[in-house]
Amino acid sequence: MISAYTGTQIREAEKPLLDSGMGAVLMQRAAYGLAHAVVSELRTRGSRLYGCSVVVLTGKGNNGGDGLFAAAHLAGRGMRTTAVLAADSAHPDALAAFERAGGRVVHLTEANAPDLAAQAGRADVVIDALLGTGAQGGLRGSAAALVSLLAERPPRLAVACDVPSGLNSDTGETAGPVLFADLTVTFGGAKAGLLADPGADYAGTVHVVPIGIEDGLPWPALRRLEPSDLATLLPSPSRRSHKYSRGVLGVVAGSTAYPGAAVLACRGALAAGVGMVRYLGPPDVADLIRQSCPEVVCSTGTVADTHVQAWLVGSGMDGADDEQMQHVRDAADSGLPTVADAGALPALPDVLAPQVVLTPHAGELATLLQRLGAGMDREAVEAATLAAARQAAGLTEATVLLKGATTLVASPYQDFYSQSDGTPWLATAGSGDVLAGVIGALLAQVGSDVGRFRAAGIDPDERWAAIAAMAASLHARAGAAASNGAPLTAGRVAEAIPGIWDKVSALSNQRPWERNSRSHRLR
Ligand SMILES: NC(=O)C1=CN([C@@H]2O[C@H](COP(=O)(O)OP(=O)(O)OC[C@H]3O[C@@H](n4cnc5c(N)ncnc54)[C@H](O)[C@@H]3O)[C@@H](O)[C@H]2O)[C@@H](O)CC1
Ligand SMILES: [K+]
Repeated sequence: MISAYTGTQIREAEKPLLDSGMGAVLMQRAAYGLAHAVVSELRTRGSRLYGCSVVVLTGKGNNGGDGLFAAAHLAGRGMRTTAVLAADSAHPDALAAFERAGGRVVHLTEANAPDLAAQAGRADVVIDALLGTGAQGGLRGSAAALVSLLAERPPRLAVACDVPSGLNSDTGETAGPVLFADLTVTFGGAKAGLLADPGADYAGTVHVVPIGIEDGLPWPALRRLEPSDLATLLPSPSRRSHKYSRGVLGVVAGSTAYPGAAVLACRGALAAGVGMVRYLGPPDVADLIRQSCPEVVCSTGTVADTHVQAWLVGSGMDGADDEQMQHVRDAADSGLPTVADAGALPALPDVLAPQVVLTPHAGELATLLQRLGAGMDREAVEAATLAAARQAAGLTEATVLLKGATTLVASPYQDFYSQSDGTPWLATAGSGDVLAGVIGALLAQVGSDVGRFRAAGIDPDERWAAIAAMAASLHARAGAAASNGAPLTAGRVAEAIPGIWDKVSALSNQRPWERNSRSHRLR
């Protein structure tokens, strides 16, 4: 499990060490880690180190200090280093070390910003050390002008020191221009804002450098499941299991206009290990399901007389069928775990329960928030995904899974997961229906297995969010495997799920050090 923290949490964990006079040591560890990460990245790219040009953009705080010390290390390896000082002062010891190492110093002004941006754009590496966790708002003045110009002609390799400057390390929101980083080297623990869009877009690959504060870190602000967590949490049947004990999922989905969504949701559920799928819906959709997934049992009963462990409602529904919409409301009201997708979202009561998992994309979440009186349009949701998911979970008291390049899950208890295991090729019609099926299948299989979550360090009340995150990760990994860099259809995502399941389950037979959770690289 990857844990991420707010800037404030990291600073509080650092405080006892700073109070005991360890500040300079922490900074050295951070700077060494940053320099080492730059060298590794250049080596990975096959670039030469000696003579390589490095521009470090520095602010007046400790973030600038980290950048200058790191650049001093790089100068010591024969790189041509230039520091662009964006403030009227710089960390004095770090600046002195940088100059001793042979670095060149230039002061940024409004007048020379275009020249310096052009120079930085030609450099082999730009290190962004303008602002870190002490930032109040975004870049301003000539620093903002420099970064805006640089964004037009980006350097070959942009490395953010701790966080991309101008990005809120707690939320991932931006204020003003931010330089897109290829690599963010962050200290002491991942920052939550690096794992939530739009911050995740700016951060690129996130590399965590331990600096010795880790034992003092509190409960994380946000978590990310890794394959080793899936290995622990995914169910496997015992010899005595039968189809009913393995979990039965009821599906209320599809419509005459969108029958395929019901098929894809059923395929996702069947691929994700459920014991049985029961379908309730219009006869023409049921006919298509019978043809494409003969494993599904189709019926015409009511929610109350359909015996299931969980419900999936809403995929491919347009609200036109009153009987179907009644099934949706009955399922959400049943007290059983329920994944509510697409057409179900507008039909549900405002206040739900944690075992109801809502699966909006940004537009649907904006509509939901507007209905609940929280004025956020789609653009506002995309600019503040963590805040939007938090607010929706708080208002609805449901678990909210916000779909996107980074999928966020917020529980009504304010626990958060971020999964980013997929490929942009997953943005294809029907992909969300398959995801709903996977969530439904996992709700049916492990929703009542409190012990499984407790053993993995997950509070049983929070298991709905963990299940949604498991499903998001499985679905995304299946998509990435099926795509392998090429176009993808939703049906192939479902087909790839058993292969991913098998792959991650194999990790539970490995010893801890063989699992991939050892890596400090987040992607
Ligand atoms: N505290 C520690 O022990 C450690 C901190 N480290 C580094 O220190 C950083 C935090 O350092 P600081 O607290 O000095 O904070 P920053 O380096 O983020 O900078 C804060 C300074 O910038 C000014 N400032 C804030 N917002 C501004 C804005 N929008 N425009 C222009 N100036 C602005 C502030 O007045 C303050 O002087 C971390 O991100 C990390 O890089 C690391 O060295 C590891 C150890
Ligand atoms: K920075």
